[in-house]
Amino acid sequence: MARGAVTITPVDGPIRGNAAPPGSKSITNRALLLAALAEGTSHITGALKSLDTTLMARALRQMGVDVTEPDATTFVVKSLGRLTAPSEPLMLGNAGTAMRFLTAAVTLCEGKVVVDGDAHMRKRPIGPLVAALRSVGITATDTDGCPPVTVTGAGRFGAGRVEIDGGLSSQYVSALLMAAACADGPVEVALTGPEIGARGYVDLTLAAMRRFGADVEQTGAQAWRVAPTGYRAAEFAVEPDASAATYLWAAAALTGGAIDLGTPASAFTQPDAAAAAVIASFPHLPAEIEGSQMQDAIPTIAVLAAFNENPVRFTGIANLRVKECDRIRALATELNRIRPGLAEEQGDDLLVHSDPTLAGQRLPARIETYSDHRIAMSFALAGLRIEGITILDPACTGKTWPEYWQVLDGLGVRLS
Ligand SMILES: O=C(O)C1=C[C@@H](OP(=O)(O)O)[C@@H](O)[C@H](O)C1
Ligand SMILES: C=C(OP(=O)(O)O)C(=O)O
Repeated sequence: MARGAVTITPVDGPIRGNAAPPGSKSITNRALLLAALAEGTSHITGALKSLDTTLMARALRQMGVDVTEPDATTFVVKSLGRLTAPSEPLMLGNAGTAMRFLTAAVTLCEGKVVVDGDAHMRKRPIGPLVAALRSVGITATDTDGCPPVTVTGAGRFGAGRVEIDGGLSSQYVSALLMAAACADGPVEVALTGPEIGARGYVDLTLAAMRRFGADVEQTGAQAWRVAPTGYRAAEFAVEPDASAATYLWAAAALTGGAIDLGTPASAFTQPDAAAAAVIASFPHLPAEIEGSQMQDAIPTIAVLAAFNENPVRFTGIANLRVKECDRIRALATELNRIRPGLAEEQGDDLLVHSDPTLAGQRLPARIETYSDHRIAMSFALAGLRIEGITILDPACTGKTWPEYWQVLDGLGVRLS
């Protein structure tokens, strides 16, 4: 979308209709990488085509993998089952999955690989993953704990035990697990440090690995053993994106409407599907929402909370400070831009002082997105009930949902 800003006209009744979220970003980027590590031709259908998956596909092409796109939701990946060191750095924008997954996977190249991202990505921590790679004998350096990362691959992932602190990001754990199946012996991936947030993403990784032929078993509450099977090409169907679904669930809840997504909440395997039940309790959201297992849904629920009957405290969300932007700060700042005093940061908690009378008011606010797709998509929801909400930089939704504004338009939401 070329427009520099979009203003949402509040709806005058419940939103009803059909609207499907795009394919899952998390699953598409796992499938792309696993298909690239498999010898043969894989078909990935129902896939997300967005900036994050385009960056992953481009990086794989740079490493000699043939990735084609016969239609708007399919990737065909033809690979010899190995990656060759690219001549140029892999530039991964602000795609956390691509950045973390590839940092571990490029150890399978022979030679030096630079893995880098944009200015936002260069502030997102990757030190624990790089330290884990070093602990198994891989030459790898980061830049003050962040990208760019330089990895000198030896053409294989070392066998043995690798420990990882996934406290800052579960993506480190997923990255190691996926690369580990290409080692020359069994690898044990063991968690150290605190319990990881968003553990459901590790389950998503294990499921995708198994679909591409991996043999991985959980050996304890905090450890997995990955057999050195490599991967087999597969026919892989991606399910719709649960984080994207939260905007549709919330749009329906906030307007008293009903949107048929074509997929029931119970059919999603992604962690953010847990948000469906929380959103369904609106306008009686719980007084405390522990967000560690549905982190990407928190911006959606926080905006919804502004219209709730009672205040909501969000806990367990410290990791939101190291996402595309500091989402705790961004949510508090932008909610307060709509009406001062609406939200506050308390340590790493976010407290939203709800006010059901916000609906129907005119409260002009130009919402800063911090280049974060979820800030843009979630604050658009406020515009369904409040007059005067303008989202700056609406194109940033292209990271995971380029068609977001068209989908709202298709549901009868007026945008100008
Ligand atoms: O593994 C994944 O696909 C993801 C894991 C989560 O990140 P962290 O593991 O960094 O919390 C989530 O926020 C991100 O959007 C996708
Ligand atoms: C945190 C997110 O993305 P990533 O970590 O994959 O950049 C997200 O999509 O909300």
